Amino acid sequence: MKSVRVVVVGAGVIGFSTAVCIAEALPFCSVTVLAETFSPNTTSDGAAGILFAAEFPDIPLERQKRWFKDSFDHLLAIAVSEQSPDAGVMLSSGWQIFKEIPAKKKPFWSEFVIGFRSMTDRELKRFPDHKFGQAFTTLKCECSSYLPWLEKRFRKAGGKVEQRKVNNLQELSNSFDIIVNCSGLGSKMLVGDTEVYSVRGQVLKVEAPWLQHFIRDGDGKTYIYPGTQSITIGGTRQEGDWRLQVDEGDTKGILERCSRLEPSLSKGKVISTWVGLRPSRKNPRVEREVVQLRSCRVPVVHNYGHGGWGVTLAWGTGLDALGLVRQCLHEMPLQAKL
Ligand SMILES: Cc1cc2nc3c(=O)[nH]c(=O)nc-3n(C[C@H](O)[C@H](O)[C@H](O)COP(=O)(O)OP(=O)(O)OC[C@H]3O[C@@H](n4cnc5c(N)ncnc54)[C@H](O)[C@@H]3O)c2cc1C
Ligand SMILES: O=C([O-])CC(=O)C(=O)O
Repeated sequence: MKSVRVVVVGAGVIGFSTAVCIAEALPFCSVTVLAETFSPNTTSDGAAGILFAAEFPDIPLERQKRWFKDSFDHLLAIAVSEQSPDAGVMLSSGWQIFKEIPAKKKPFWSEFVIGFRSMTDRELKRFPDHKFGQAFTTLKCECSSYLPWLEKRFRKAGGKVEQRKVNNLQELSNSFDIIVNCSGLGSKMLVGDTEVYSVRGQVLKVEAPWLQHFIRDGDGKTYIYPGTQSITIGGTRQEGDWRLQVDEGDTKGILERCSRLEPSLSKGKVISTWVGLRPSRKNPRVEREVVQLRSCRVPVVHNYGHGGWGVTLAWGTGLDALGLVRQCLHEMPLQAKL
């Protein structure tokens, strides 16, 4: 019998990755994913889903490396298997280019992607405004396919799902023994975190099947990512902006900037425009605490605040959250575990 009841709040890429990690590793736990929105209506669904990351200032680099490597290895195994089209995970090669030479020419994740190297002068010639570039093969994980695929895997491991908004953690204290908070921006309200904020991002989907390589400006505001069905081009990074509606000025700016890097985009057909709010924080919160909820003390594991890198870090931080759930189990009274 499954005796420990775990609830994961959130059905984005962080929630479902974490839920799968827990349900598969701890078969004596009953795991429920509870969320207000599910695919295709989460932030994760619209993310370009490319794997690379910026460095967080206060998380030990070794931990960030582990998050990246665990995610990369997990998704690479899917990308080279027959599951690749169902899961929406593929290899993706291209260039990140810089107008000024960056302080660190090799990011912390360069050893985990495939074939990382500096671009040659010959390769850089087509980008006359840029002085430096990196060429590598990484992965692209399209959450509109990956989330349904993960949900299937979760249900296969015995997981349950329920759609509803959680107004406060007290609501969960009678029905669950451990709460795992993967509510992204929702953590502002749910756990009163004043450090979590929105960074608005707008992207366009374009039909341009002749484009095969990604191009990203190192400033993070202009990128072109070929995918399975279309090309995602972007973007914007508007801090503290909570607008979900499309901004026509942003659309124009994205088309102009991306066409400067890839002139043939002017022949592409815009299929759709999408806005998402990155659940941002100075550092993601992957930690546990014990919270007093009415008369009970309930262990809570947090896993949110991944900003623009949630797809990249989901599996790695999901495994860390699993480790934190294990620690909660060790500290629980014996009768709850039987
Ligand atoms: C334009 C854009 C492009 C991006 N591109 C990339 C990329 O290329 N690579 C990359 O790694 N990342 C990218 N990201 C970032 C990525 O999308 C996020 O980091 C990631 O989606 C965060 O996942 P999440 O599960 O934390 O949040 P979400 O996907 O927002 O999921 C949060 C979940 O919590 C639920 N929830 C919240 N509050 C409550 C509540 N009170 N009760 C019940 N449920 C609740 C929601 O309903 C939802 O199910 C991009 C983001 C944007 C906007
Ligand atoms: O920055 C990128 O290249 C894509 C991304 O993660 C984002 O827009 O958040």
